[in-house]
Amino acid sequence: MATVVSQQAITSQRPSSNFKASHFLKEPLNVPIKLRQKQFKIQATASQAPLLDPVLSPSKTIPQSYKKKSNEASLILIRHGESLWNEKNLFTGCVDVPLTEKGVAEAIQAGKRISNIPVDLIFTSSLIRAQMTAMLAMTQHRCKKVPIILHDESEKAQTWSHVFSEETRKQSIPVIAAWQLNERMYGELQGLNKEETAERYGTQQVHEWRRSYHIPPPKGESLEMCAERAVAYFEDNIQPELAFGNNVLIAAHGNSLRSIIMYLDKLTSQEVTSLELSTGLPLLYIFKDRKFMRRGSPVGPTEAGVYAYTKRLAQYRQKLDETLT
Ligand SMILES: O=C(O)[C@@H](CO)OP(=O)(O)O
Repeated sequence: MATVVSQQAITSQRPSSNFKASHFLKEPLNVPIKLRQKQFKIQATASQAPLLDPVLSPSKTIPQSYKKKSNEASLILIRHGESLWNEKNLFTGCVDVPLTEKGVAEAIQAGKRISNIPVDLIFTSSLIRAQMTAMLAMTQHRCKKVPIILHDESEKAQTWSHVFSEETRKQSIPVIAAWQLNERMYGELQGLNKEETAERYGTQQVHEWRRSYHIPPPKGESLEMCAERAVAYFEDNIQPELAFGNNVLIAAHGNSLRSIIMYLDKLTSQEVTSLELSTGLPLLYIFKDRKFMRRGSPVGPTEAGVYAYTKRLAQYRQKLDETLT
């Protein structure tokens, strides 16, 4: 029989988040995970995760009694599949454009490539192209868990989307959508054709707007400004989960991911200018001993190399093979 977990049972374990829309505006960083805590955290032993205080680092916030799930975690980054504006070669930025059919296929292909790699938690931007990519990719995952977007737009949305079965919750993967992972805001370039813009302002100028670290496009964000919110979000909300041993998938955008990769790989502002990410390409990192180790892009679900990276990945895959065959 399904376990019914009452709202009271959940809130009795932690102070009420007193969620209000205005809190979202004031404290956008911590609301989504507070919500996840409310919806998904039942007890410290639940398989989904002990959830950390979202704003502070784990060392400051995890009570001593919490045992880490693992001292290693995988991190997968995926740039969204091709969007309708990528296809038209338009500057997109924060305009919320869906995937093309090719983008859908890329997301599914990315899902196949990561189908044997563990995912406990998904972060996406608030834009549909990243969310479609994450969801489509997860249709291919061999764990067959259901990704569920957590809604924090109102207290009602939070309460009304509550899951009352612990078993069902175990078969779910929380998806947290965060605007901080959105594409860099492209200012007055949004909606303009990239080629025509280069003809009008010059190739060099447009290249600087698109790839330099410090120079913002007109009324838009530079990569540096994008990094300020995307990397801060990563450090405050995602890294603590990895430190705890949760495996994370991030589906986001060319520039928000470039800024995160710059942080993970310790690239200089010069080096990042030549970093290009293809649509729908998954990249794997292992987080261990507080370090990120880049492990490239899994080529296919059966590629031996990926599973040789760590014992934990190999064991996870073996478990899937045993359970599913
Ligand atoms: O238009 C955009 O939002 C981005 C990503 O597609 O373009 P660029 O390659 O210039 O960063």
